[in-house]
Amino acid sequence: MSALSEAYGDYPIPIDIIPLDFNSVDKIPETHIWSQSDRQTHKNHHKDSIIPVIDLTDPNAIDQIRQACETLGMFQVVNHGVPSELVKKVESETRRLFGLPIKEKCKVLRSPTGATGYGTARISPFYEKAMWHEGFTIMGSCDGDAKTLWPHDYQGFCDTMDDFQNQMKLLAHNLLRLIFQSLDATQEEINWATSSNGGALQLNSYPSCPNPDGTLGLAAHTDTLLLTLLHQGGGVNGLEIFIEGSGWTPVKPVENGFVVNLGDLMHIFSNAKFPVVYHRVMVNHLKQRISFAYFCGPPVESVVAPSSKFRNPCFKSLVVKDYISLKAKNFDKALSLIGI
Ligand SMILES: O=C(O)CCC(=O)C(=O)O
Ligand SMILES: [Fe+2]
Repeated sequence: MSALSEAYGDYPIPIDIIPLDFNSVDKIPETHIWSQSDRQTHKNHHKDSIIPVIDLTDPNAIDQIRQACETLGMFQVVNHGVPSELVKKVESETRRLFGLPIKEKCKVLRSPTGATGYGTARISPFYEKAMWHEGFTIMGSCDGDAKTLWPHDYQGFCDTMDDFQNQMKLLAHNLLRLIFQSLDATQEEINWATSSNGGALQLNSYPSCPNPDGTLGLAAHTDTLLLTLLHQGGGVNGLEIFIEGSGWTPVKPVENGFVVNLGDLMHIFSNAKFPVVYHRVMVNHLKQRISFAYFCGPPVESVVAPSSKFRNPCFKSLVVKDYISLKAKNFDKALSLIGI
């Protein structure tokens, strides 16, 4: 078991982990109906997404990254070096997984004290209503679950997810180096951010929905670790970011692109110079939406604190796994609990 999965597994989720059998319903059940105020939409309807798209082969990429981190905490990257064939394979293996009957998927249900496997979103206990979503979490090897699902045909799934996690780790570490350089971080701090053995890969499915205006795919949340790399499969819209002054704003899928969004630990390390990034997912009437997110952080036993260059830190320092536990118990109040 990876250190990260132990850190997550320490905090059981006190809710039903089994997602709805979305194939069996032709209207949204009461449990999944969200009020209009929960679903408030953006004030300015931007035709084009205002989230910058940064070409990582551009010599000015670091300045564009600094600017995006300071303003939105989110950007998209292209020319990132991750082979597009691999991304396509991850997408088709993800569709194969979520296309299984619910009875099969429940054979690899995440346990109440576990962090990996099939189930509802970890943020579910903090909301009264359920989300139009099913997920599958992988941390390192997924051989056990894949063998349970496909006893004679698991290798393709495992190899694809292993390759992809390796590629995501490389890209995440490259981006962390650039972001930390843009903050004038020390070499020791860069080593800290890029020294963990592995992150978590979250496969998400948002089935097509008979009335997408009545429900939510994933409710508003921030990601916990340093940064998240996200691929929106099949060009299907859905991700939105909350921007002060503009409200909820769509993040349009970019071909062969990854969304990069900063997590709580980056907000802490940057001493709040980089914003907290609230995002959520809307669902689609006709199309199932697939996404996959790779969450990357420092070693869970290490200490996170504002960078040493800040004379007046606005957060207390703490062990990363203690922040994970604080977030698991207090959700969006976690950051204020460590504020100075
Ligand atoms: O599906 C998406 O676009 C976002 C997923 C997400 O925010 C997450 O898994 O934390
Ligand atoms: Fe997220």
